[in-house]
Amino acid sequence: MEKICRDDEGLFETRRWKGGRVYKVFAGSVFLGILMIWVYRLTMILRGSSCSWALMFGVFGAELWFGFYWFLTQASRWNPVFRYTFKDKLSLRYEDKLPGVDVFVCTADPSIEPPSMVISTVLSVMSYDYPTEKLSVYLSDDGGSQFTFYALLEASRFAKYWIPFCKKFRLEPRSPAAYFAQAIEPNDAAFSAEWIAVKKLYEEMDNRINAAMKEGKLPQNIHEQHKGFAEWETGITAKDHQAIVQILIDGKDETSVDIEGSVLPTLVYMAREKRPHRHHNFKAGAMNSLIRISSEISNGEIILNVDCDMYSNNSETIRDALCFLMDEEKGHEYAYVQFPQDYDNITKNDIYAASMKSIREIEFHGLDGFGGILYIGSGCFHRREVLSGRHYSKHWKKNTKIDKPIQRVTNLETLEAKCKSLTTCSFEDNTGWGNEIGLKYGCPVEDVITGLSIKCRGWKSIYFNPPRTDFVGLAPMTLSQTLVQHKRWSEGDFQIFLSKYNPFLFGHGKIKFGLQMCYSIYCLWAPCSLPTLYYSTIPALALLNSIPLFPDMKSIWFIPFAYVIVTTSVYSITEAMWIGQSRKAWWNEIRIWLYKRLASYLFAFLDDVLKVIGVNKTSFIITSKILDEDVSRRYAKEIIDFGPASSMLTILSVIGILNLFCLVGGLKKMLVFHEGIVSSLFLQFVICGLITMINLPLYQAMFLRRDGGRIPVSTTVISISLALLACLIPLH
Ligand SMILES: O=c1ccn([C@@H]2O[C@H](COP(=O)(O)OP(=O)(O)O[C@H]3O[C@H](CO)[C@@H](O)[C@H](O)[C@H]3O)[C@@H](O)[C@H]2O)c(=O)[nH]1
Ligand SMILES: [Mn+2]
Repeated sequence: MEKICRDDEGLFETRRWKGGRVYKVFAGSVFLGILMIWVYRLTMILRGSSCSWALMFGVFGAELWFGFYWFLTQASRWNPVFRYTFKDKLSLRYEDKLPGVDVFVCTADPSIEPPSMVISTVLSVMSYDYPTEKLSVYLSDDGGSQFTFYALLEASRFAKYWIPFCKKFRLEPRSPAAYFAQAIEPNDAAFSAEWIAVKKLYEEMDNRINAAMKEGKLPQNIHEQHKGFAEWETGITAKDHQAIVQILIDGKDETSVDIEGSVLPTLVYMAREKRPHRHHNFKAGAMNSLIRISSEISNGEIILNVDCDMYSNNSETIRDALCFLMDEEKGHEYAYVQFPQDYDNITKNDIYAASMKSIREIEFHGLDGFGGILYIGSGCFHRREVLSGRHYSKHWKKNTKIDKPIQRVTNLETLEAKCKSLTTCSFEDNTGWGNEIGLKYGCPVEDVITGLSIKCRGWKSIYFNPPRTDFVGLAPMTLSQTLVQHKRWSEGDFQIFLSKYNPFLFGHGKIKFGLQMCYSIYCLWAPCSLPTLYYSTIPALALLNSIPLFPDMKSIWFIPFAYVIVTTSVYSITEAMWIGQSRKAWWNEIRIWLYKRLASYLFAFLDDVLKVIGVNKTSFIITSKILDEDVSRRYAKEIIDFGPASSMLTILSVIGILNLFCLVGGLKKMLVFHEGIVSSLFLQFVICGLITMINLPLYQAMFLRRDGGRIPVSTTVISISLALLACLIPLH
């Protein structure tokens, strides 16, 4: 790899991928193939092809889109860069001038985001290898739950043992749940004694929290142990309650120390005010409240945001991030540093393609090469000032000093009262919050749109993907959760495309064209549903009716089709192997690729269109972080969980059955009636055959399986009826 940044003085180094040239030649040849396909379609239309106009225009439209979209995706593979940090230089130069870091953890529902998981994440970020007096951790609880508060109180006590223990023995990872799940008892006698003691403390705490959750009741006398519980005495609910801010550990207080006498990081619980008639703007609303209260309490210059399941897997991450943000020459250009997200719960062959490895290992490096990866919500270090709306200017660096402690009221009660007043429902009325200040409102992907608007204010961002993953969370574990999550993402991304933040229009002149293209890859996920829907129904139906839609195998025009299909498939599997995916995982990814386009993206597209006309509102369906035993067992065995019945599942089933019927019908014509149609319908056999192969688990779930993850009988009946109906439509 080629170095493109000075390395002797800087705190980081950038390298560009050199193999790029070979790739560019290959991409050029594919592009030629696509052009020839388009030419073929045009000549067919001009010559007045044999099949109906509607069919011809349909395939041509789909192919125009696929070609155009393929062209966009090239931007993400054109210019990948890779970053390397020098943390020792950072310590040497800045150890006593390190900035304050405020970590924001968001949770929203204790029934699907268990408090014991949430506090493990909290403890992992409290134990960063970073001066504790400069570290503050804030938990936003949109569930407004006393169980989450109780768990955090437990965590604040356990932290006194956990943090010094982690630091003394240099443990990784520092989420107690993740650590004890994988660690084996050490041999060393001194270590072992302490290890057993801390493990016992952890397990007892975990049991207390889980028992309270299970019984739906807090331990007796707990109310006497902290004044905070008084907030719940009036019988508040998750959707209707006053603002709650409780400082559980005040880092400025010299008496809040761990068992070794070192200062503890500040720890704050916040549940912003919620009222039924007031919109709360989901995670973006929570983040903005956190920005405000933290500015009163610790005012860290750097803000790290993680989801409640995304624990820190590397205690040095803050230092890595600072190598970029504090670099003397380049640092002032960067608004944020985004780390990749990894998942603890991916099965061997990644049955729901949740790891999204090609995005993480390839595309995001490509975006970085064009000056800015997306902000993807979790695992991102921001500058407070930028998040609060600052525009980029070359002179900015010189105007700010690195450490500027805030003057803070010392009386905690007064401070908490002040913070509460900042998190009421009405605080943001007639202000720029949610618009030019803080995270943006009104979009289900608040992260992506906020990152884009920061970029359009002149800032760059960094993608840092070191060998040891920094953040590890939980990926969806059923098909319906996967589809719902992708619906939320593709709906939000396409909404950005339709809004004034359209990367091409809003980004024009502000960000590089390559980056505009890269953003559009994600922003245009939703409309990809339409051509995919066309391609997975019409060629099959035409096959059944013996109508050829593609050139005959013997025709010269067959070559570009074959070339594009074969080479892009070979490339795709090669890339998958290169980034360490198994062949099965690659095949699973293809299935999910298809399912996302036919279900998530299609519904996202429809919802966005309805939103434009004004009949639909933004929603945010939270991904569950727990599974019932039955579902877990299937997940571990990599058996797809299809149920329950839903319109998304119905679409997938109809298309699956339709292709099966058409393939059987087509084969029957060929074999029984000896029609010489193979060569003129060859590509349709291929498409239909592939879709059928992809759907083998779907047929199994319809006709063979008896477990709870099968496809409901009602869905099967409806799909078969609809598929039969479709087969009856005359296409001639
Ligand atoms: O009203 C809400 C809804 C969600 N959340 C939190 O937002 C986070 C993300 O929710 P999750 O259901 O886990 O969604 P994911 O799809 O896994 O999240 C990704 O996509 C989201 C945008 O769609 C971003 O907000 C996330 O940061 C990003 O990790 C979780 O910590 C939730 O507790 C809130 O705080 N308030
Ligand atoms: Mn999540």
